[in-house]
Amino acid sequence: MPPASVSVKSVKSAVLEQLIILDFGSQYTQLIARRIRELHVFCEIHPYTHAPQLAERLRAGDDSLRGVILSGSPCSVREADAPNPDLGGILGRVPVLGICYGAQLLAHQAGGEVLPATIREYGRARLSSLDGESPLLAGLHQDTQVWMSHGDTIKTLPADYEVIASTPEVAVAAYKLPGQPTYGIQFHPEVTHSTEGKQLLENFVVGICGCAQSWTPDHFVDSMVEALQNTIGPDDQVILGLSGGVDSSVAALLLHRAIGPRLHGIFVDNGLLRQNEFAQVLQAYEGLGLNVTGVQAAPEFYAALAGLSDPEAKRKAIGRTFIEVFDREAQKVQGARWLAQGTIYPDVIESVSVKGPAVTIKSHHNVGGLPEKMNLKIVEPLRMLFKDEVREVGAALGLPEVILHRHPFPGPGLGIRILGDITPEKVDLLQRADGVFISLLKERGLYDTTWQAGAILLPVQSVGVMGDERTYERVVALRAVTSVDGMTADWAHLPYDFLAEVSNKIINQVRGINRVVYDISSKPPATIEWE
Ligand SMILES: Nc1ncnc2c1ncn2[C@@H]1O[C@H](COP(=O)(O)OP(=O)(O)OP(=O)(O)O)[C@@H](O)[C@H]1O
Ligand SMILES: O=c1[nH]c(=O)c2[nH+]cn([C@@H]3O[C@H](COP(=O)(O)O)[C@@H](O)[C@H]3O)c2[nH]1
Ligand SMILES: NC(=O)CC[C@H](N)C(=O)O
Ligand SMILES: [Mg+2]
Repeated sequence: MPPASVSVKSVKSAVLEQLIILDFGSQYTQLIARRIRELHVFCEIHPYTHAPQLAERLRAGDDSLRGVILSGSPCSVREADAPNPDLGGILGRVPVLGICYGAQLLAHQAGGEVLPATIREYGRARLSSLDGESPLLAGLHQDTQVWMSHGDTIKTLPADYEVIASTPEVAVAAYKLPGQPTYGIQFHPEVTHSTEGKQLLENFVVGICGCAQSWTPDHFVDSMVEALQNTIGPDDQVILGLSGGVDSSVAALLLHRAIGPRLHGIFVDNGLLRQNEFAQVLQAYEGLGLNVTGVQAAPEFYAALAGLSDPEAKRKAIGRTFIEVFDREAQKVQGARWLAQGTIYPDVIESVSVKGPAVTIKSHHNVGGLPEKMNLKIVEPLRMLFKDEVREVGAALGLPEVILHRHPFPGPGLGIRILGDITPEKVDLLQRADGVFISLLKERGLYDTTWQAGAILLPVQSVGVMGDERTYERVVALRAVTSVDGMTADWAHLPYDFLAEVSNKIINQVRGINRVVYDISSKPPATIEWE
């Protein structure tokens, strides 16, 4: 049985209005979604192959769908196998905005000419001949700066299409279709370098699509609680993988509000947690009224990991073992039908590829690691949210600060911070080094200004000298980053004195480590975790 996801289907019925972005694989697609949610309008990203489903919804009179955005793409409309969905059932029925590839596609499908540009345009440009009367461009200034990223250009528009803005390099920088609220723009309003891009998106979403901007964290809570109540049967019991992290804790409070004591939280000690984490997390949940069971399962995880050193193989082994533990615990609960998880949007984006678009970066254990055959159906109420949005929802639900501002910690835990194979001895070594780093961050007031931090055990040994004796021991890398949503991140510029203190303390206190290095890579091109 394929895992069913509650989030997408039922939110639709509970949310009054929404926008849909049809994704053609642009690196900026998620940014468009964020910008629209910042306008307090609910929005989802769907692969472009969903165009027929949208047409069907519109045909059936679904008036919650207020507008469609066509994203950019690494493809060229001139390639034979470029994405080319039939948009006939969408155009004219609901406002449409094509961005870059989306704009080129609309022109190309209607007989316009898209050619390789003589000058490829990447970076800043200025809009001239801007039609101030156009509702899409209302409030934008002549010469406003926009961000371009294209190699093709729209040479000729279909007859009747009207140019509403140009740049010195590109005659067709923005255009409108005759007699319907469909627009194409060559530039990217979603990036902050398009200085009035947010205004343009607001013009589209509010002015043209007529969205009411009612989507707030409180609104999300209400509609999701209702959706959960409608989806989960009145006698169904739900098992929730609870980790002490923000995502699963917010999911727990949402589900608890929806179904009360029929929610059973399971916190698994997979032997890959941080120092003292098992006890601390169980304690943090006390007083929240949740029903939480701690399960000790370290030996099972170590057995599943034995001999594995490839990062993806380790993730999958951990994901599978989690499910085995959840399945077993579920059998102790009569009527258990559902497995809830705190999966959030970046977990999904990085793990699945929507055919052509975004490539798989790493299969987060809770997405790509799920086995094909499972006894429980999956419910993931946060599957469409970014981390900072999850925190906002958590605050609206009254989640205590200690959990709300906890650094993210990956489900596979230290299993993906020990490069290579996993043994209990290595886990113990890393727990102690990580413990020193995290407690000093807290003591020196640097924990809250850092988005995520941890230590990584490297599979190398290096020579040192301690008390006149030669040592040949392990190396630990410290990783600390600043970020908004984990999608991009910069290495945290921690003070040198602080780094010196951490290094000293780790080398002096953790026998087996004689060298500490600091990771100064940003994401991209690196990722936050090393595996
Ligand atoms: N030790 C664990 N026991 C039970 N479930 C877990 C455990 N670790 C992770 N999970 C499940 O996997 C999901 C994904 O883990 P992930 O680390 O991305 O989220 P989180 O732990 O809830 O939040 P954060 O990203 O802030 O750490 C969790 O939401 C939870 O459902
Ligand atoms: O639950 C998880 N299962 C995983 O397999 C996984 N891999 C990375 N992460 C977390 O995701 C965020 C982004 O990490 P990366 O830059 O390494 O992809 C960071 O917060 C990482 O800690 C994971 N979380
Ligand atoms: N950013 C985009 O959508 C680019 C579209 C197309 N690949 C081009 O180069 O023109
Ligand atoms: Mg976590």
